[in-house]
Amino acid sequence: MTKVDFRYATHPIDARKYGTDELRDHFLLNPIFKENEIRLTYTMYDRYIVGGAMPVDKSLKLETFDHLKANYFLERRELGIINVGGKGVVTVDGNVYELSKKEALYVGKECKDIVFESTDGEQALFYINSAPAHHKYPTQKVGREDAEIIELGDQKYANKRILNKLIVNSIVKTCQLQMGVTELQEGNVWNTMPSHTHTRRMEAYFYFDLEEGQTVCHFLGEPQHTRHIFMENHQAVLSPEWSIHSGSGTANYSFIWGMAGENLDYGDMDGVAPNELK
Ligand SMILES: O=C[C@H](O)[C@@H](O)CC(=O)C(=O)O
Ligand SMILES: [Zn+2]
Repeated sequence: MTKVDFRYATHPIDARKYGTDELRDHFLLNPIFKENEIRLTYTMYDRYIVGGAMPVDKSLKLETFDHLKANYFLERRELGIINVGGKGVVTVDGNVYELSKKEALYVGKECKDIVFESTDGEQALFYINSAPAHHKYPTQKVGREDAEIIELGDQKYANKRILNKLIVNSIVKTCQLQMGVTELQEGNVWNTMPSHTHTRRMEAYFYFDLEEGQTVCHFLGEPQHTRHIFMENHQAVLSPEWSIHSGSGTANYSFIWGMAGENLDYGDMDGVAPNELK
């Protein structure tokens, strides 16, 4: 069963007027994981789709839906999957890909049959991002050992973290999609600080491995007009191309970043120094 939600894009001047409820209605996504369901949100930010598949006691097939007006999901799209749960497999046109926690799979345009399954009595949790694609690139798994790792931040600034680039153009050929996992080290809470924007690309964050009872305060908005949304574990939030996307937790945590837009240049960011934020 595939459930689909829809979000329009917001103008930055409009967002300045949003209160708590409007901020959450427009940018915070509905629960990503529901037992035996595929849940997706079709957004008007670069027509990016964000969602999750949680196969419990049956396999789940990725189906096309109204907004796509396509014969099958990947007719004009590409797909990125990162498992944030126990062991699972994704079968793409009969080819089986085993994904352990924090492993990724890129699925290229025109693949027709995509099926998610949990294995070994474990509960897989497949986080999904998808963007329009105009070229067919090969499907490819990116295991933990294939990741491109960058150590960022400093304990002194409580932002020491390990960034794992998974679906990026130095590892996998994609049309638009870029995805990876950033892990905050214990005692460190700030992600993406200093902040940045990238008008060339939208972005979505998905928070996980956050201790029960804790929260991440996610910051968004134009750098000089910021707002915040308190996030729970396993929630995702949209970042328009004009918005910063940073967070500070009451504990450490991990998150998946995913983006699409004008270019595939991960380093193309317009930095904002901490003391320039308002
Ligand atoms: O455009 C890139 C993204 O915002 C993230 O990769 C940033 C991030 O994971 C971090 O600094 O911790
Ligand atoms: Zn970014």
